[in-house]
Amino acid sequence: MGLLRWIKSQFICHLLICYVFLVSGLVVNLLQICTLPLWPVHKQLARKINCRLGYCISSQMVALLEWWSGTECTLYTDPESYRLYGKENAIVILNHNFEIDFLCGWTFCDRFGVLGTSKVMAKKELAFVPLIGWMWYFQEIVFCKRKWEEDRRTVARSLQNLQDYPEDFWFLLFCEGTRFTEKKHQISMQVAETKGLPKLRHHLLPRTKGFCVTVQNLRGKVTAVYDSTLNFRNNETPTLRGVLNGKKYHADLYVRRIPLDSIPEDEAECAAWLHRLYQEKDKFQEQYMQTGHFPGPVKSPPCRPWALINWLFWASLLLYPFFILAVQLFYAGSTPTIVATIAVCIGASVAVRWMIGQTEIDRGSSYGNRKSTRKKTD
Ligand SMILES: CC/C=C\C/C=C\C/C=C\C/C=C\C/C=C\C/C=C\CCC(=O)SCCNC(=O)CCNC(=O)[C@H](O)C(C)(C)COP(=O)(O)OP(=O)(O)OC[C@H]1O[C@@H](n2cnc3c(N)ncnc32)[C@H](O)[C@@H]1OP(=O)(O)O
Ligand SMILES: CCCCCCCC/C=C\CCCCCCCC(=O)OC[C@@H](O)COP(=O)(O)O
Repeated sequence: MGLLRWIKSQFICHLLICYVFLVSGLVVNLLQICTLPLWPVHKQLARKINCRLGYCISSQMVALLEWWSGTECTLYTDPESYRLYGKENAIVILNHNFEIDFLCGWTFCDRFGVLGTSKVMAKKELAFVPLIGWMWYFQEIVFCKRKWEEDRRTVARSLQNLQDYPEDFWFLLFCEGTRFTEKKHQISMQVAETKGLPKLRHHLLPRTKGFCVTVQNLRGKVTAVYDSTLNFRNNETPTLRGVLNGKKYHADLYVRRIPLDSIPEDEAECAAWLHRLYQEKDKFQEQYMQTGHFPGPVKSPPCRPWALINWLFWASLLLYPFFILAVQLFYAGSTPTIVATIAVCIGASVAVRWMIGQTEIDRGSSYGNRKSTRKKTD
C-alpha cells in the first residue's frame, strides 16, 4: 500500500474531514435559517443565496469523491446534446443500483455548474438527515412519502413552486423508487408479469406516477429529459465508506437528451413511454455488461476546482481553531473538559456513521419488498 493510500485510510484523517463537514454544515444551516425573513420580501434573492449556501455543503462531498478518492467520471453522450447541459432546465432519470449514485450525479451537476440548484424527488425520511436534509429544505427539494394517496397533492404543489425558479436546475428522479436488491427485483418482475410488461434484468419496474406528475407540472419550465444510465467499471460496488477511505472508482454515465415535447401528455401514454424507456435502459446496461462500455462517443466534462477551493476555505477557517483548542485542552484542560471534548468527538463520529448508514443498501427501506396494492382512486 502506497503512503498516500495509507494516510487516506487513517481514522484521524476521516475525523478531520468529518469535523470540517459537520461544523461548516451547521454554520451553513444557520445562515440558511437567517435567510427566512428574506423569503416573503425577495423570494428570488433568497433562492439564489440558498443555492450558493447549499453548494458549500454538497460540494464538499463532491470534493471528497473527485480530489480525495480520485474517482473518475466518464460521460458518454452526443456532442450536440452536450452543448445544452447546464444551460437548460431538465428532468434527469437515473438507475438506482449504487450507494454513491447520488454523489456521482452531484459530480456531474458540479461540472455543468448546476450543483447548487440541483433538485431531486427524495423520500421524506431524508429530510431529517442532519445538514443535508436541512439544507434540502431551503433548496426546495421535493419530498415524497412513497404513498401516492398523500403524495399526489404535496408533490404536485412542490413541483409547481419550481415554475418560477430563477436559475437553471436539474430535477433528478429515481423512477425505480428504491435501490436495486435481488429481492426487490424479483417482486417487481412479478408485478411486471401481472401487468403484461416485458421483464427487466438490470432495473426494477419503474413507478410511473412520480414521473408523470413531474412532466405534467414542469412542462413549460423544463425543456428536456436526460435519460441517464450509470455503471462502475470492473463490477465494482462503490460505497461512501470506500470513498472516505480514499478508494478510487471509475464511473461511466450514459446520457441521452430527449426533448420534453416528445413525451405524451396523456397519463397512461406517459406511463407506457416510461416503461419503454426502462426497456431501452435495460439494453444499454446489458451492452455495458457484455462490452464494458456504453454506446456513443465519450465527451467528459472537465473537473472544476470550485469544490476543492470551497473545502480548502472551510478547512483553513475551522481547522486552525480546532488545533488551538486541542493543544490548550492537552496542556491546560481540566479532566471534565477533556472528557466532555472526547464525548463530543465520539458523538460526532457516531452521527457521521449514522449519516453514512443512510446511503447503505443493506440498511435500506423495505419499500418494494412486497407488491403494494392500492385502492383505485384515480
Ligand atoms: C449530463 C449529466 C446528466 C445527469 C447527471 C445525473 C444526475 C444528476 C442530477 C441531479 C442530482 C440531484 C440530486 C441528487 C442528490 C441526492 C439524491 C439522493 C437521494 C434521493 C433519492 C430517493 O429518495 S429515491 C426514493 C424517492 N423517490 C421516488 O420514489 C421517486 C419514484 N417514485 C414514484 O414516482 C412513485 O410513483 C411515488 C413516490 C410518486 C408514489 O409511490 P407509491 O408507491 O405510493 O405509488 P406507485 O403508484 O408508484 O405504486 C403503485 C404502483 O406500482 C405497482 N407496484 C406495486 N408493487 C410494486 C413493486 N414492488 N415494484 C414495482 N411496481 C409495483 C402497483 O401495481 C401500482 O401500479 P399502478 O399501475 O396502479 O400505478
Ligand atoms: C466531506 C465529506 C463528509 C463525509 C461525511 C459524509 C456524511 C454524509 C453522508 C451522507 C449524507 C446523506 C445523503 C443522503 C443521500 C442518500 C441517497 C440515497 O441513496 O437514498 C436512498 C433512497 O434513494 C432510496 O432508499 P431505499 O433504497 O428505499 O432505502
